[in-house]
Amino acid sequence: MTQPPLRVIAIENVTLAREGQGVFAGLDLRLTERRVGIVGRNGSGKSSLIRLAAGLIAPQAGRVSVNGVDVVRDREGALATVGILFQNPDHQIIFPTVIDELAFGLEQQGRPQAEAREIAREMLARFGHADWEERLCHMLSQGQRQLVCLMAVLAMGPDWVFFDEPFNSLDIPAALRIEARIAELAQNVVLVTHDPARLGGFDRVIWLDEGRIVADGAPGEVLPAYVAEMERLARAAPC
Ligand SMILES: Nc1ncnc2c1ncn2[C@@H]1O[C@H](COP(=O)(O)OP(=O)(O)OP(=O)(O)O)[C@@H](O)[C@H]1O
Repeated sequence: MTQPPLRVIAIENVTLAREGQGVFAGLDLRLTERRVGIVGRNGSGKSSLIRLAAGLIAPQAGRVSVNGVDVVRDREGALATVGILFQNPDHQIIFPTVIDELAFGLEQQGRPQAEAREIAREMLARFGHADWEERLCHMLSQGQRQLVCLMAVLAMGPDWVFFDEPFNSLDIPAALRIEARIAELAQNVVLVTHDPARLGGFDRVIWLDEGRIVADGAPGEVLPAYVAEMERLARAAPC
């Protein structure tokens, strides 16, 4: 019996600088868990880490691969392996209508337009939003636009989906809905968040600070230490 291919993000001895500022120096990380959370203060490198793993930024040194795909050099392979949702769906959505937005990534993958639109329609139906096809993205709520981005990413069939603070600017029902959508995904998930409560059921949590891994383990070990440190910092420097 053939084994399914192993899902693994391999970050090997990576050095990254952005605009001349060092972010990572010799970072090594191997992720195989279904649910991985990333926490850390502003500027600690959380977004940079998932952008690296999505192949959107290239390290100055070292190697990044996902399921064996060199995501920086093999962009076609990366699109079929990794999907990323940015903090703000408006930085992701390009097209006026929902159907065009969903079909775009599929066309980028080389599918003919008619086939791309058919898959996009199937994705909308799967999410119970067949009626969104001709809806204008800018007329949807923030939570609905985020769902459009998620459907667009899932349509491309990635094994991994990365979320960068997906709960920002969402009201409580919208945040709970997107959390439930994330929970039911068959894909492996890497979730960047400032809210430790979202990561309780995760398999692994990584705490970053200034580009270094401060703690890496089960949520029950990492999160209490992280929260305690954030509270200590708040007491040490009141505003
Ligand atoms: N587009 C960019 N161009 C240049 N430097 C950047 C860019 N984005 C982030 N950086 C720098 O990279 C470093 C890490 O930032 P990053 O956004 O990865 O951190 P973060 O932990 O996601 O922060 P936040 O919680 O504020 O989103 C910071 O020094 C930041 O100034």
